[in-house]
Amino acid sequence: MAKENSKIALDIEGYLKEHENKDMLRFLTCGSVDDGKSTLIGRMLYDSKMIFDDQLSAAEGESRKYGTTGEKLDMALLVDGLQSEREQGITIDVAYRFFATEKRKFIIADTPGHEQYTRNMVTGASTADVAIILIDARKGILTQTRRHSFIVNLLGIEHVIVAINKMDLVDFSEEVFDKISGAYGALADELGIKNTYYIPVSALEGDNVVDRSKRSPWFSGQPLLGLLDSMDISKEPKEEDFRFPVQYVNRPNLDFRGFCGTIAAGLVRTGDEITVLPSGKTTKVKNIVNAGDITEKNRETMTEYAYAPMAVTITTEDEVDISRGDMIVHTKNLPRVSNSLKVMLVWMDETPMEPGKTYDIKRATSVVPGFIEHINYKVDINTYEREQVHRLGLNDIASCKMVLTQPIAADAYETNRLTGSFIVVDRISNDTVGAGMIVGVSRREEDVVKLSAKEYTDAERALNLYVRENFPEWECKVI
Ligand SMILES: Nc1nc2c(ncn2[C@@H]2O[C@H](COP(=O)(O)OP(=O)(O)OP(=O)(O)O)[C@@H](O)[C@H]2O)c(=O)[nH]1
Repeated sequence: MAKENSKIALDIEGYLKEHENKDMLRFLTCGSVDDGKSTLIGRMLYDSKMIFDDQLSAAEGESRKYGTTGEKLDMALLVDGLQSEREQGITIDVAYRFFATEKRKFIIADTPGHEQYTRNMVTGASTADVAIILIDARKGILTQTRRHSFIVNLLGIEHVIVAINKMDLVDFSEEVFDKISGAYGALADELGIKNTYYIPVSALEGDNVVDRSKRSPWFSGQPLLGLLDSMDISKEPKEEDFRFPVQYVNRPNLDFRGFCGTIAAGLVRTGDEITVLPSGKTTKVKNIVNAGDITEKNRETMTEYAYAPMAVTITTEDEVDISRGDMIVHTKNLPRVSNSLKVMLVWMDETPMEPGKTYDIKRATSVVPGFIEHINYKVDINTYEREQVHRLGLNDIASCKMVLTQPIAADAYETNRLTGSFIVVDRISNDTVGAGMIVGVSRREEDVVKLSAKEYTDAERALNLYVRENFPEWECKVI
Protein backbone atom coordinates (compact mmCIF):
# COMPACT_ATOMS: atom_id res chain seq x y z
CA MET A 1 0.00 0.00 0.00
CA ALA A 2 3.04 2.29 0.41
CA LYS A 3 3.16 2.93 -3.34
CA GLU A 4 -0.58 3.50 -3.43
CA ASN A 5 -0.35 5.87 -0.44
CA SER A 6 2.18 8.09 -2.14
CA LYS A 7 0.05 8.16 -5.29
CA ILE A 8 -2.95 9.20 -3.20
CA ALA A 9 -0.92 11.93 -1.46
CA LEU A 10 0.54 13.33 -4.69
CA ASP A 11 -2.41 13.13 -7.01
CA ILE A 12 -5.68 12.08 -5.43
CA GLU A 13 -7.73 13.16 -8.47
CA GLY A 14 -5.50 11.12 -10.78
CA TYR A 15 -5.68 8.13 -8.45
CA LEU A 16 -9.48 8.19 -8.34
CA LYS A 17 -9.74 8.68 -12.11
CA GLU A 18 -7.45 5.71 -12.69
CA HIS A 19 -9.74 3.50 -10.58
CA GLU A 20 -12.95 4.93 -11.98
CA ASN A 21 -12.14 3.82 -15.50
CA LYS A 22 -11.38 0.21 -14.59
CA ASP A 23 -14.11 -2.34 -14.87
CA MET A 24 -15.36 -4.17 -11.83
CA LEU A 25 -15.47 -7.88 -11.14
CA ARG A 26 -17.31 -9.20 -8.11
CA PHE A 27 -16.43 -12.61 -6.82
CA LEU A 28 -17.30 -14.89 -4.00
CA THR A 29 -15.02 -17.29 -2.15
CA CYS A 30 -16.41 -20.55 -0.81
CA GLY A 31 -14.71 -23.31 1.10
CA SER A 32 -15.11 -25.47 4.17
CA VAL A 33 -13.49 -24.69 7.49
CA ASP A 34 -9.69 -24.63 7.17
CA ASP A 35 -9.57 -25.02 3.39
CA GLY A 36 -7.51 -21.84 3.35
CA LYS A 37 -10.07 -19.22 2.33
CA SER A 38 -8.69 -16.50 4.62
CA THR A 39 -5.13 -17.33 3.61
CA LEU A 40 -6.03 -17.05 -0.06
CA ILE A 41 -7.84 -13.72 0.35
CA GLY A 42 -4.97 -12.42 2.50
CA ARG A 43 -2.49 -13.50 -0.16
CA MET A 44 -4.39 -11.71 -2.91
CA LEU A 45 -4.66 -8.51 -0.88
CA TYR A 46 -1.02 -8.71 0.13
CA ASP A 47 0.37 -9.49 -3.30
CA SER A 48 -1.77 -6.85 -4.96
CA LYS A 49 -0.44 -4.35 -2.36
CA MET A 50 -3.91 -3.52 -1.04
CA ILE A 51 -2.99 -3.91 2.62
CA PHE A 52 -2.47 -0.75 4.64
CA ASP A 53 0.96 -0.48 6.23
CA ASP A 54 -0.48 -0.44 9.76
CA GLN A 55 -2.58 -3.55 9.05
CA LEU A 56 0.53 -5.25 7.79
CA SER A 57 2.67 -4.50 10.83
CA ALA A 58 -0.20 -5.53 13.15
CA ALA A 59 -0.51 -8.81 11.25
CA GLU A 60 3.26 -9.35 11.44
CA GLY A 61 3.16 -8.92 15.23
CA GLU A 62 0.14 -11.19 15.63
CA SER A 63 1.64 -13.70 13.25
CA ARG A 64 4.56 -14.23 15.60
CA LYS A 65 2.17 -14.58 18.56
CA TYR A 66 -0.84 -16.49 17.20
CA GLY A 67 0.04 -17.48 13.65
CA THR A 68 -0.03 -21.03 12.41
CA THR A 69 2.79 -20.55 9.92
CA GLY A 70 5.97 -20.33 12.02
CA GLU A 71 8.19 -17.39 11.11
CA LYS A 72 6.23 -16.56 7.96
CA LEU A 73 3.47 -13.97 7.89
CA ASP A 74 0.12 -15.68 8.48
CA MET A 75 -1.98 -14.34 5.62
CA ALA A 76 -5.18 -15.45 7.32
CA LEU A 77 -4.60 -12.86 10.06
CA LEU A 78 -4.92 -10.09 7.49
CA VAL A 79 -8.59 -10.87 7.13
CA ASP A 80 -9.18 -11.88 10.70
CA GLY A 81 -10.99 -8.67 11.57
CA LEU A 82 -13.86 -10.10 9.63
CA GLN A 83 -13.82 -13.34 11.51
CA SER A 84 -13.90 -11.84 14.98
CA GLU A 85 -16.85 -9.71 13.94
CA ARG A 86 -18.52 -12.83 12.72
CA GLU A 87 -17.94 -14.67 15.96
CA GLN A 88 -19.48 -11.86 17.96
CA GLY A 89 -22.83 -12.54 16.34
CA ILE A 90 -23.57 -12.04 12.73
CA THR A 91 -24.09 -8.33 12.51
CA ILE A 92 -22.55 -8.25 9.08
CA ASP A 93 -24.00 -11.08 7.11
CA VAL A 94 -21.44 -10.89 4.37
CA ALA A 95 -18.08 -9.14 4.56
CA TYR A 96 -16.99 -7.35 1.43
CA ARG A 97 -13.32 -6.61 0.64
CA PHE A 98 -11.99 -4.41 -2.08
CA PHE A 99 -8.75 -4.63 -4.03
CA ALA A 100 -7.51 -3.61 -7.44
CA THR A 101 -4.91 -4.53 -9.99
CA GLU A 102 -3.63 -2.47 -12.91
CA LYS A 103 -6.53 -3.76 -15.00
CA ARG A 104 -9.52 -4.30 -12.78
CA LYS A 105 -11.26 -3.48 -9.51
CA PHE A 106 -12.44 -6.40 -7.44
CA ILE A 107 -15.00 -6.86 -4.71
CA ILE A 108 -14.71 -10.10 -2.75
CA ALA A 109 -17.78 -11.33 -0.92
CA ASP A 110 -16.48 -13.39 1.96
CA THR A 111 -19.26 -15.62 3.21
CA PRO A 112 -19.20 -18.29 5.89
CA GLY A 113 -19.43 -21.77 4.44
CA HIS A 114 -21.35 -23.70 7.09
CA GLU A 115 -24.85 -24.90 6.28
CA GLN A 116 -26.34 -22.72 9.00
CA TYR A 117 -25.13 -19.69 7.00
CA THR A 118 -26.70 -20.70 3.71
CA ARG A 119 -28.74 -17.48 3.68
CA ASN A 120 -25.53 -15.42 4.02
CA MET A 121 -23.94 -17.25 1.16
CA VAL A 122 -27.01 -16.64 -0.97
CA THR A 123 -26.76 -12.91 -0.17
CA GLY A 124 -23.08 -12.80 -1.14
CA ALA A 125 -23.58 -14.84 -4.28
CA SER A 126 -26.50 -12.81 -5.55
CA THR A 127 -24.29 -10.06 -6.96
CA ALA A 128 -21.18 -12.09 -7.86
CA ASP A 129 -19.91 -12.64 -11.41
CA VAL A 130 -17.44 -15.37 -10.46
CA ALA A 131 -17.16 -17.91 -7.63
CA ILE A 132 -13.91 -19.35 -6.34
CA ILE A 133 -14.49 -22.75 -4.81
CA LEU A 134 -11.61 -23.88 -2.64
CA ILE A 135 -10.86 -27.55 -2.32
CA ASP A 136 -8.20 -28.95 0.00
CA ALA A 137 -5.99 -31.15 -2.22
CA ARG A 138 -5.72 -33.74 0.54
CA LYS A 139 -9.48 -34.03 1.02
CA GLY A 140 -10.98 -33.61 -2.45
CA ILE A 141 -14.66 -32.87 -2.95
CA LEU A 142 -16.64 -32.66 0.30
CA THR A 143 -20.33 -32.25 1.07
CA GLN A 144 -19.66 -28.53 1.45
CA THR A 145 -18.29 -28.39 -2.09
CA ARG A 146 -21.55 -29.85 -3.36
CA ARG A 147 -23.59 -27.40 -1.27
CA HIS A 148 -21.62 -24.34 -2.36
CA SER A 149 -21.72 -25.39 -5.99
CA PHE A 150 -25.48 -25.83 -5.81
CA ILE A 151 -25.95 -22.31 -4.45
CA VAL A 152 -23.49 -20.80 -6.91
CA ASN A 153 -25.42 -22.39 -9.75
CA LEU A 154 -28.81 -21.48 -8.28
CA LEU A 155 -27.74 -17.85 -8.13
CA GLY A 156 -26.75 -17.90 -11.78
CA ILE A 157 -22.99 -17.45 -11.41
CA GLU A 158 -21.65 -18.55 -14.75
CA HIS A 159 -17.94 -18.74 -13.98
CA VAL A 160 -16.54 -21.06 -11.33
CA ILE A 161 -12.85 -21.18 -10.52
CA VAL A 162 -11.90 -24.30 -8.63
CA ALA A 163 -8.80 -23.49 -6.59
CA ILE A 164 -7.28 -26.79 -5.51
CA ASN A 165 -5.37 -25.57 -2.47
CA LYS A 166 -2.59 -26.88 -0.24
CA MET A 167 -0.86 -28.39 -3.26
CA ASP A 168 2.42 -28.10 -1.27
CA LEU A 169 1.09 -30.84 1.01
CA VAL A 170 0.64 -33.28 -1.87
CA ASP A 171 3.99 -32.50 -3.55
CA PHE A 172 2.27 -30.64 -6.35
CA SER A 173 1.04 -33.95 -7.69
CA GLU A 174 -0.48 -33.65 -11.15
CA GLU A 175 -2.37 -36.87 -10.50
CA VAL A 176 -4.12 -35.46 -7.43
CA PHE A 177 -4.98 -32.30 -9.36
CA ASP A 178 -6.39 -34.27 -12.31
CA LYS A 179 -8.41 -36.53 -10.07
CA ILE A 180 -10.07 -33.63 -8.24
CA SER A 181 -10.60 -31.63 -11.45
CA GLY A 182 -12.24 -34.65 -13.08
CA ALA A 183 -14.52 -35.26 -10.11
CA TYR A 184 -15.55 -31.60 -10.01
CA GLY A 185 -16.15 -31.62 -13.77
CA ALA A 186 -18.73 -34.38 -13.25
CA LEU A 187 -20.39 -32.36 -10.48
CA ALA A 188 -20.46 -29.23 -12.68
CA ASP A 189 -22.10 -31.23 -15.48
CA GLU A 190 -24.69 -32.61 -13.08
CA LEU A 191 -25.61 -29.07 -12.04
CA GLY A 192 -25.19 -27.44 -15.44
CA ILE A 193 -22.46 -24.96 -14.43
CA LYS A 194 -21.33 -23.32 -17.67
CA ASN A 195 -17.66 -22.36 -17.30
CA THR A 196 -15.21 -24.02 -14.95
CA TYR A 197 -11.49 -23.30 -14.52
CA TYR A 198 -9.08 -25.32 -12.40
CA ILE A 199 -5.92 -24.01 -10.73
CA PRO A 200 -3.44 -25.85 -8.45
CA VAL A 201 -2.51 -23.38 -5.69
CA SER A 202 -0.76 -23.03 -2.41
CA ALA A 203 -2.35 -20.01 -0.78
CA LEU A 204 0.17 -20.24 2.02
CA GLU A 205 3.25 -20.18 -0.15
CA GLY A 206 1.81 -18.14 -2.99
CA ASP A 207 2.01 -20.71 -5.78
CA ASN A 208 -0.19 -19.88 -8.78
CA VAL A 209 -1.98 -17.13 -6.86
CA VAL A 210 -0.30 -14.10 -8.41
CA ASP A 211 2.77 -15.63 -10.00
CA ARG A 212 3.06 -18.85 -11.91
CA SER A 213 4.63 -21.56 -9.77
CA LYS A 214 7.77 -23.39 -10.78
CA ARG A 215 6.53 -26.33 -8.73
CA SER A 216 3.69 -27.15 -11.15
CA PRO A 217 5.43 -27.21 -14.54
CA TRP A 218 2.66 -29.49 -15.83
CA PHE A 219 0.05 -26.75 -15.34
CA SER A 220 -0.38 -24.61 -18.45
CA GLY A 221 -3.23 -22.37 -17.25
CA GLN A 222 -2.99 -18.89 -15.75
CA PRO A 223 -2.43 -18.15 -12.07
CA LEU A 224 -5.54 -17.09 -10.14
CA LEU A 225 -5.10 -13.33 -10.28
CA GLY A 226 -4.18 -13.37 -13.97
CA LEU A 227 -7.35 -15.34 -14.67
CA LEU A 228 -9.50 -12.94 -12.62
CA ASP A 229 -7.88 -10.04 -14.48
CA SER A 230 -8.53 -11.37 -17.95
CA MET A 231 -11.83 -13.24 -17.67
CA ASP A 232 -14.54 -12.09 -20.01
CA ILE A 233 -17.64 -11.58 -17.92
CA SER A 234 -19.32 -9.00 -20.10
CA LYS A 235 -22.76 -9.64 -21.43
CA GLU A 236 -23.66 -7.97 -24.69
CA PRO A 237 -26.56 -5.65 -23.95
CA LYS A 238 -29.49 -6.65 -26.10
CA GLU A 239 -31.35 -3.55 -27.18
CA GLU A 240 -34.70 -5.21 -27.34
CA ASP A 241 -34.61 -6.46 -23.75
CA PHE A 242 -35.06 -2.97 -22.32
CA ARG A 243 -36.34 -3.05 -18.72
CA PHE A 244 -36.81 0.10 -16.68
CA PRO A 245 -38.31 -0.32 -13.20
CA VAL A 246 -39.65 3.09 -12.21
CA GLN A 247 -38.18 4.22 -8.94
CA TYR A 248 -39.55 7.71 -8.61
CA VAL A 249 -41.87 10.07 -10.44
CA ASN A 250 -40.31 13.50 -10.55
CA ARG A 251 -42.67 16.38 -10.95
CA PRO A 252 -40.92 19.56 -9.79
CA ASN A 253 -43.39 21.85 -11.61
CA LEU A 254 -46.32 21.61 -14.00
CA ASP A 255 -44.05 21.59 -17.06
CA PHE A 256 -41.92 18.60 -16.18
CA ARG A 257 -42.86 15.04 -15.40
CA GLY A 258 -40.06 12.51 -15.55
CA PHE A 259 -39.71 8.88 -14.52
CA CYS A 260 -36.47 8.13 -12.72
CA GLY A 261 -34.76 4.80 -12.26
CA THR A 262 -31.83 2.59 -13.12
CA ILE A 263 -32.04 0.72 -16.40
CA ALA A 264 -32.08 -2.95 -15.42
CA ALA A 265 -31.43 -4.28 -18.92
CA GLY A 266 -31.13 -3.28 -22.55
CA LEU A 267 -30.98 0.04 -24.31
CA VAL A 268 -33.53 2.79 -24.96
CA ARG A 269 -33.57 5.63 -27.52
CA THR A 270 -35.68 8.73 -27.80
CA GLY A 271 -38.68 8.01 -29.98
CA ASP A 272 -38.87 4.31 -28.97
CA GLU A 273 -42.33 2.88 -28.51
CA ILE A 274 -42.78 1.84 -24.92
CA THR A 275 -45.35 0.03 -22.81
CA VAL A 276 -45.96 0.58 -19.12
CA LEU A 277 -46.60 -2.60 -17.16
CA PRO A 278 -48.71 -3.98 -15.63
CA SER A 279 -51.25 -1.45 -17.02
CA GLY A 280 -50.27 -2.07 -20.66
CA LYS A 281 -50.56 1.63 -21.66
CA THR A 282 -48.34 2.61 -24.57
CA THR A 283 -46.52 5.81 -25.52
CA LYS A 284 -43.15 6.98 -26.89
CA VAL A 285 -39.98 8.14 -25.21
CA LYS A 286 -39.80 11.93 -25.55
CA ASN A 287 -36.51 12.67 -23.81
CA ILE A 288 -33.84 10.86 -21.86
CA VAL A 289 -32.30 13.07 -19.23
CA ASN A 290 -28.82 11.88 -18.40
CA ALA A 291 -27.48 10.31 -15.25
CA GLY A 292 -30.65 10.73 -13.28
CA ASP A 293 -29.63 14.34 -12.74
CA ILE A 294 -32.82 16.35 -12.97
CA THR A 295 -31.75 19.52 -11.17
CA GLU A 296 -32.98 22.75 -12.80
CA LYS A 297 -29.52 23.37 -14.26
CA ASN A 298 -29.13 19.96 -15.82
CA ARG A 299 -32.63 19.33 -16.99
CA GLU A 300 -31.44 20.23 -20.48
CA THR A 301 -28.70 17.55 -20.52
CA MET A 302 -30.32 15.04 -22.80
CA THR A 303 -28.92 11.93 -24.38
CA GLU A 304 -30.12 10.17 -27.50
CA TYR A 305 -29.89 6.77 -25.90
CA ALA A 306 -29.11 5.10 -22.57
CA TYR A 307 -28.42 1.54 -21.50
CA ALA A 308 -28.07 -0.66 -18.42
CA PRO A 309 -26.94 0.07 -15.71
CA MET A 310 -27.33 3.83 -16.28
CA ALA A 311 -29.54 5.87 -13.98
CA VAL A 312 -31.74 8.12 -16.09
CA THR A 313 -34.96 10.09 -16.15
CA ILE A 314 -37.34 9.40 -19.01
CA THR A 315 -40.10 11.70 -20.19
CA THR A 316 -42.95 10.47 -22.39
CA GLU A 317 -44.84 11.88 -25.39
CA ASP A 318 -48.24 11.34 -23.76
CA GLU A 319 -49.54 11.87 -20.27
CA VAL A 320 -49.78 8.22 -19.23
CA ASP A 321 -50.32 7.11 -15.69
CA ILE A 322 -46.97 5.76 -14.46
CA SER A 323 -46.03 5.27 -10.84
CA ARG A 324 -43.26 3.80 -8.70
CA GLY A 325 -43.04 0.06 -9.10
CA ASP A 326 -44.22 0.05 -12.73
CA MET A 327 -41.93 -1.34 -15.38
CA ILE A 328 -41.32 0.46 -18.69
CA VAL A 329 -40.36 -1.85 -21.55
CA HIS A 330 -40.21 -1.82 -25.35
CA THR A 331 -43.61 -2.47 -26.90
CA LYS A 332 -42.03 -4.86 -29.38
CA ASN A 333 -40.64 -7.03 -26.60
CA LEU A 334 -43.04 -7.50 -23.73
CA PRO A 335 -42.18 -9.64 -20.72
CA ARG A 336 -44.84 -11.94 -19.35
CA VAL A 337 -47.31 -10.36 -16.95
CA SER A 338 -48.87 -12.60 -14.34
CA ASN A 339 -49.71 -12.96 -10.67
CA SER A 340 -48.86 -16.65 -10.67
CA LEU A 341 -45.15 -17.40 -10.65
CA LYS A 342 -43.00 -20.48 -10.31
CA VAL A 343 -40.10 -19.54 -8.04
CA MET A 344 -37.12 -20.94 -6.18
CA LEU A 345 -37.31 -19.63 -2.63
CA VAL A 346 -34.57 -19.45 0.02
CA TRP A 347 -36.06 -19.12 3.48
CA MET A 348 -33.98 -16.84 5.73
CA ASP A 349 -35.96 -16.60 8.94
CA GLU A 350 -36.17 -18.60 12.16
CA THR A 351 -39.96 -18.56 11.91
CA PRO A 352 -41.01 -21.07 9.26
CA MET A 353 -42.63 -20.03 6.02
CA GLU A 354 -46.29 -20.88 5.98
CA PRO A 355 -48.08 -21.40 2.72
CA GLY A 356 -51.05 -19.09 2.51
CA LYS A 357 -49.65 -16.41 4.81
CA THR A 358 -49.45 -12.98 3.18
CA TYR A 359 -46.00 -11.40 2.86
CA ASP A 360 -44.80 -8.33 0.97
CA ILE A 361 -42.95 -9.35 -2.17
CA LYS A 362 -40.38 -6.74 -3.21
CA ARG A 363 -39.11 -7.04 -6.73
CA ALA A 364 -36.95 -4.24 -8.22
CA THR A 365 -38.95 -1.13 -7.28
CA SER A 366 -42.32 -2.79 -6.77
CA VAL A 367 -43.90 -4.06 -3.56
CA VAL A 368 -46.89 -6.35 -3.94
CA PRO A 369 -48.52 -8.53 -1.27
CA GLY A 370 -48.42 -12.23 -2.06
CA PHE A 371 -48.19 -15.71 -0.63
CA ILE A 372 -46.80 -19.14 -1.38
CA GLU A 373 -49.69 -21.24 -2.56
CA HIS A 374 -47.84 -24.50 -2.81
CA ILE A 375 -44.39 -25.95 -2.11
CA ASN A 376 -43.54 -28.14 -5.10
CA TYR A 377 -40.49 -29.64 -3.39
CA LYS A 378 -37.66 -28.78 -1.06
CA VAL A 379 -34.11 -29.47 -2.23
CA ASP A 380 -31.59 -31.18 0.01
CA ILE A 381 -28.64 -29.01 -0.98
CA ASN A 382 -26.09 -31.64 0.05
CA THR A 383 -27.51 -34.53 -1.95
CA TYR A 384 -29.67 -32.58 -4.45
CA GLU A 385 -32.59 -34.85 -3.57
CA ARG A 386 -36.14 -33.50 -3.56
CA GLU A 387 -38.44 -33.78 -0.56
CA GLN A 388 -42.14 -33.15 -0.07
CA VAL A 389 -42.72 -30.67 2.78
CA HIS A 390 -45.53 -28.45 4.05
CA ARG A 391 -43.47 -25.59 5.45
CA LEU A 392 -39.98 -24.19 5.08
CA GLY A 393 -37.47 -23.67 7.88
CA LEU A 394 -34.38 -21.45 8.11
CA ASN A 395 -31.99 -21.94 5.14
CA ASP A 396 -34.38 -24.23 3.27
CA ILE A 397 -34.45 -23.93 -0.49
CA ALA A 398 -37.59 -24.94 -2.34
CA SER A 399 -39.43 -24.75 -5.60
CA CYS A 400 -42.78 -23.06 -4.98
CA LYS A 401 -45.79 -21.57 -6.65
CA MET A 402 -46.18 -17.95 -5.58
CA VAL A 403 -49.35 -15.94 -6.02
CA LEU A 404 -49.42 -12.14 -5.93
CA THR A 405 -52.43 -9.92 -5.30
CA GLN A 406 -51.62 -8.02 -8.51
CA PRO A 407 -49.88 -9.13 -11.68
CA ILE A 408 -46.31 -8.01 -12.30
CA ALA A 409 -44.12 -7.89 -15.40
CA ALA A 410 -41.77 -10.72 -14.60
CA ASP A 411 -38.66 -12.04 -16.27
CA ALA A 412 -37.08 -15.34 -15.36
CA TYR A 413 -33.99 -14.92 -13.18
CA GLU A 414 -32.01 -16.73 -15.84
CA THR A 415 -32.77 -13.92 -18.28
CA ASN A 416 -32.39 -11.02 -15.90
CA ARG A 417 -30.98 -11.26 -12.40
CA LEU A 418 -32.41 -7.92 -11.37
CA THR A 419 -35.98 -8.13 -12.57
CA GLY A 420 -36.13 -11.89 -12.01
CA SER A 421 -35.36 -11.84 -8.29
CA PHE A 422 -37.31 -10.72 -5.25
CA ILE A 423 -37.23 -10.63 -1.47
CA VAL A 424 -39.97 -11.67 0.92
CA VAL A 425 -40.73 -9.25 3.75
CA ASP A 426 -42.77 -9.96 6.87
CA ARG A 427 -45.60 -7.44 6.92
CA ILE A 428 -45.53 -6.93 10.68
CA SER A 429 -41.84 -7.02 11.64
CA ASN A 430 -40.65 -5.64 8.27
CA ASP A 431 -37.81 -8.20 8.36
CA THR A 432 -36.53 -9.80 5.18
CA VAL A 433 -37.55 -13.41 5.68
CA GLY A 434 -36.78 -14.88 2.27
CA ALA A 435 -35.26 -14.32 -1.12
CA GLY A 436 -36.21 -15.87 -4.39
CA MET A 437 -35.75 -16.23 -8.08
CA ILE A 438 -38.47 -16.35 -10.69
CA VAL A 439 -38.14 -19.57 -12.63
CA GLY A 440 -41.13 -19.29 -14.87
CA VAL A 441 -44.21 -17.24 -15.56
CA SER A 442 -47.22 -18.68 -17.21
CA ARG A 443 -48.40 -16.86 -20.34
CA ARG A 444 -51.76 -18.59 -20.32
CA GLU A 445 -54.67 -16.42 -19.30
CA GLU A 446 -56.30 -19.23 -17.24
CA ASP A 447 -53.22 -19.51 -15.03
CA VAL A 448 -53.68 -16.01 -13.67
CA VAL A 449 -55.01 -16.74 -10.23
CA LYS A 450 -58.29 -15.14 -9.28
CA LEU A 451 -58.00 -14.26 -5.64
CA SER A 452 -60.90 -14.44 -3.26
CA ALA A 453 -61.65 -11.20 -1.50
CA LYS A 454 -61.78 -12.92 1.86
CA GLU A 455 -59.02 -12.22 4.39
CA TYR A 456 -58.40 -15.28 6.60
CA THR A 457 -57.51 -15.13 10.27
CA ASP A 458 -54.38 -16.81 11.69
CA ALA A 459 -56.56 -19.48 13.32
CA GLU A 460 -58.26 -20.28 10.01
CA ARG A 461 -54.90 -20.55 8.27
CA ALA A 462 -53.52 -22.79 11.04
CA LEU A 463 -56.55 -25.08 10.68
CA ASN A 464 -56.07 -25.14 6.92
CA LEU A 465 -52.40 -26.09 7.34
CA TYR A 466 -53.31 -28.81 9.86
CA VAL A 467 -55.79 -30.36 7.46
CA ARG A 468 -53.36 -30.24 4.54
CA GLU A 469 -50.54 -31.78 6.57
CA ASN A 470 -52.56 -34.54 8.20
CA PHE A 471 -55.21 -35.36 5.62
CA PRO A 472 -53.53 -34.92 2.22
CA GLU A 473 -56.10 -37.30 0.70
CA TRP A 474 -58.77 -34.59 1.21
CA GLU A 475 -56.87 -32.44 -1.30
CA CYS A 476 -57.66 -29.33 0.71
CA LYS A 477 -56.72 -26.09 -1.10
CA VAL A 478 -54.37 -23.54 0.45
CA ILE A 479 -56.16 -20.46 1.71
N1 LIG B 1 0.38 -26.12 3.84
C1 LIG B 1 -0.56 -25.26 3.55
N2 LIG B 1 -1.33 -24.76 4.52
C2 LIG B 1 -2.28 -23.87 4.20
C3 LIG B 1 -2.50 -23.43 2.88
N3 LIG B 1 -3.52 -22.54 2.88
C4 LIG B 1 -3.92 -22.42 4.15
N4 LIG B 1 -3.17 -23.21 4.96
C5 LIG B 1 -3.27 -23.38 6.42
O1 LIG B 1 -4.54 -23.97 6.71
C6 LIG B 1 -5.06 -23.44 7.93
C7 LIG B 1 -6.43 -22.86 7.68
O2 LIG B 1 -6.30 -21.74 6.83
P1 LIG B 1 -7.34 -20.54 6.84
O3 LIG B 1 -6.95 -19.60 5.76
O4 LIG B 1 -7.51 -19.99 8.20
O5 LIG B 1 -8.62 -21.37 6.44
P2 LIG B 1 -10.12 -20.86 6.25
O6 LIG B 1 -10.71 -21.67 5.15
O7 LIG B 1 -10.19 -19.41 6.11
O8 LIG B 1 -10.71 -21.33 7.58
P3 LIG B 1 -11.96 -20.72 8.35
O9 LIG B 1 -11.75 -19.24 8.42
O10 LIG B 1 -11.87 -21.38 9.67
O11 LIG B 1 -13.17 -21.12 7.56
C8 LIG B 1 -4.03 -22.42 8.41
O12 LIG B 1 -3.22 -23.04 9.34
C9 LIG B 1 -3.27 -22.06 7.15
O13 LIG B 1 -1.97 -21.60 7.39
C10 LIG B 1 -1.67 -23.98 1.84
O14 LIG B 1 -1.77 -23.66 0.66
N5 LIG B 1 -0.73 -24.89 2.25
